[in-house]
Amino acid sequence: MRLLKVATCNLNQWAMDFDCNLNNIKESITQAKQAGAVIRLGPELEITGYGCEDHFLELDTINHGWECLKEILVGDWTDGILCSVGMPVIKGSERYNCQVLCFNRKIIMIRPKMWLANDGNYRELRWFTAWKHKDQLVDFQLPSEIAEAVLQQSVPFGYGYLRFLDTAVAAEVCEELFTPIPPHAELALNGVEVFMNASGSHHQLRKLDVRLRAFIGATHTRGGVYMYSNQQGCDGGRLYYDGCSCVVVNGEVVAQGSQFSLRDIEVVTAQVDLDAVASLRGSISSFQEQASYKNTISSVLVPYKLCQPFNMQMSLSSPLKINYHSPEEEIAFGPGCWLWDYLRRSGASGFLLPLSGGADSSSVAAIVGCMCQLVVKEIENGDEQVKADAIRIGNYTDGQFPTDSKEFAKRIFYTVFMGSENSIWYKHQIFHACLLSKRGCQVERCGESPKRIAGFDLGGISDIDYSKDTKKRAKDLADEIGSWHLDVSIDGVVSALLTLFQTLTGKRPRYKVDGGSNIENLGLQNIQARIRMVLAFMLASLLPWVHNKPGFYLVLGSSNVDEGLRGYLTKYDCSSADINPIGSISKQDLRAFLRWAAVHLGYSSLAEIEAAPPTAELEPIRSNYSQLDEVDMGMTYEELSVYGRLRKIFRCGPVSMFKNLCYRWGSRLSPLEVADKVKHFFKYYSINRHKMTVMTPSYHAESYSPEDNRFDLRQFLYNARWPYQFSKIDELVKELDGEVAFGETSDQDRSRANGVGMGVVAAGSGDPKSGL
Ligand SMILES: Nc1ncnc2c1ncn2[C@@H]1O[C@H](COP(=O)(O)OP(=O)(O)OC[C@H]2O[C@@H]([n+]3cccc(C(=O)O)c3)[C@H](O)[C@@H]2O)[C@@H](O)[C@H]1O
Ligand SMILES: Nc1ncnc2c1ncn2[C@@H]1O[C@H](COP(=O)(O)OP(=O)(O)OP(=O)(O)O)[C@@H](O)[C@H]1O
Ligand SMILES: NC(=O)CC[C@H](N)C(=O)O
Repeated sequence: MRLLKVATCNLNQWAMDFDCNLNNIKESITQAKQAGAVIRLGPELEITGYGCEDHFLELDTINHGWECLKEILVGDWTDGILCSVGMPVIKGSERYNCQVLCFNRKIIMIRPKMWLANDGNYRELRWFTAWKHKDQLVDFQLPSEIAEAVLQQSVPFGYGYLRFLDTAVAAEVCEELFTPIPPHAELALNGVEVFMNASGSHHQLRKLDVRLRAFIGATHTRGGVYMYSNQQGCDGGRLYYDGCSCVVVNGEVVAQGSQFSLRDIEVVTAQVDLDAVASLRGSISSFQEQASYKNTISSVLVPYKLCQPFNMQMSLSSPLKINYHSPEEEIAFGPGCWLWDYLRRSGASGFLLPLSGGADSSSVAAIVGCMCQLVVKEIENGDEQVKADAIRIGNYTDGQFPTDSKEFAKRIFYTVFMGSENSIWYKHQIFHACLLSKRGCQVERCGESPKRIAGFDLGGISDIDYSKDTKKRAKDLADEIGSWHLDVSIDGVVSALLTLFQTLTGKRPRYKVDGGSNIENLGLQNIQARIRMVLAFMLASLLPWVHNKPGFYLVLGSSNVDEGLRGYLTKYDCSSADINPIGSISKQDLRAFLRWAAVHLGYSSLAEIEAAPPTAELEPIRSNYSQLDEVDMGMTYEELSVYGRLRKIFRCGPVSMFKNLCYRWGSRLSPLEVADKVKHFFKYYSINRHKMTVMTPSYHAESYSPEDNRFDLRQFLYNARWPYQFSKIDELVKELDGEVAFGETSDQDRSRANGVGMGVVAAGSGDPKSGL
């Protein structure tokens, strides 16, 4: 037996905070050594933080990286333990993203990344060059200060592996694993038994599975120990790096770290038998055959042993059942942890949320509640850093600290309901007022809640559904979470603005239901929406002063990904905030989250909130009219998710989206109806794209996010008539209708004809509501 103890880690690094990062690295090495590990792997670019972006272009960043590495090398950190440390390195005139492999106070090899991550949120080619000389290791002259400190002039640099006396170890850097021909394949044929993958990989809903399948696939058929290390937390941007450092042996996970956590350092260790790797490889004939004529990869001899022989002091890590979070848990914990990092690092004293009692802002409130629960739990677990941060943010004195999430929320979380005459609660009040005054009652603005008039004989109005009261829902939820809740009417401000406008122009706009034009109708809605934004920022900066608290509060936004995609929001309205934890989460996922959170976070009022139809409450409600999102948008949230996925994930323009949807929805809709839907979507998407340029920075969670700054880069001035594309669709509709005219008449037949006309009938393509 060759017993090996390895350690990998989740580190909560912060881009450009070298002190924070170095401390985390040192502490992780200490913990790895204490656990008896002889290999310690850290995340990609851990010294600088992965998300430095254009700071990588600054020489200071590179120099500080070397300074920190020097501090590690001159101490006893690397004594008896192989440490893989991630940092940027300049060689000649190129900058490389490197794993620096250190052992016994020396750098034994520098491994530059060969395949850079350059899609989606990643732009590594902007800052780094990919290493291309796969056939040789070259000599790298160390910067003179390092050379003097470690008494070493140069080090092998390039693609290769470390040959210890009893095993071979190699680095594979993040994206390299996901390439069509990953390095670990030929490294395995060269006898490498331990792979160290240093990663900077962000959370995306339902993505963990892809990652784990890659580790398992890498070692299942070719054997090996796969170590994975990742950053964890918000390192200064929209991404949440979701840890999940782990160790996989011959296709089985034997150690798995957390995916979401408030801890800064989590070391994950495993004890493995390398003979199990050799034995598996020896039993696969095809492996042996391919290994017998492999391309030889360069290596560096390290004249030390890492393994221990068979002994009963060391046990072996056994295969684990992989722990996957449900998407609902991912929504609670990912954004919850991201908010905590943002809060503690921004210097703010808490959050303020405009809480409408609708699904979106209630989701955000629940996520903040979840964050408070996590903080209390982590303090109970003995995390001193979380405790210190919570004491500072919550302004605790005299040795007090949070022990109850509701009490903590009261200190750090303001929620504000900002009702207008169009809020449903207001309608109820007026309704009551009318009925009561009809009965000769003196009514002065009817009171805050329906209970205040409960003493009257309400007769025919007892069937009013008070559960629709958004104001009450907001209050109930705030009580459950524990936030400091305020309730304010914005009508006075709206009316003041309208009076100002009337004085200026002599005209007063009216709602459509009152005979006004579309322009008047929109103008009136947008005044309310924007006043809420101004009020939110005012309260966030001044409420702490009112309550004798230090600092400022961050305003939370709560628009979801679908609204952004369709542009169903007012530019610079209450969706304009400091940060938004749900900006790239779909309405469908949020609704599922609300149902989950009602039970698992203990906020039962969310169940009722989830069940209510989404409404903007910006237009007056009349007996024959009530503003509903899906009616207003001309599409359902489910349809929006389908359009969003086709546009972004499947890269469909209008024409190919039309063709795809003909397959999907052909059994229910005619080609003309599909065409109308596609055109309607593209029209509004393009008219409103400019709004994405100013969307509040939000947590990245969804692969179909239209986020304009980093993820979904597009123009924002379109010809919203799409004349060329739409006429192509019209031609296709004509062709398809021609085929139907060939004798097919019933709806069912027509849809069959559509399928045949398009060449294939996709399985399960029926309902526009079925989603992708
Ligand atoms: N191509 C372009 N490039 C740059 N800017 C452009 C532009 N086209 C218009 N604009 C600007 O954008 C303005 C139009 O956008 P905007 O002011 O947002 O107004 P708009 O999109 O016309 O109206 C907002 C819509 O959002 C709905 N809504 C739904 C739910 C909630 C909320 C809410 O706020 O709570 C709102 C509301 O019912 C209404 O249908 C124009 O007046 C112009 O200033
Ligand atoms: N009455 C209100 N009180 C407080 N905030 C409000 C109110 N109405 C709207 N807002 C804020 O403005 C944001 C955008 O309003 P909108 O009507 O579009 O809500 P939404 O996106 O449907 O979200 P929700 O489901 O939270 O109502 C809301 O998420 C909320 O933060
Ligand atoms: N840093 C990287 O190389 C990222 C690679 C990969 N796309 C991921 O998300 O895991």
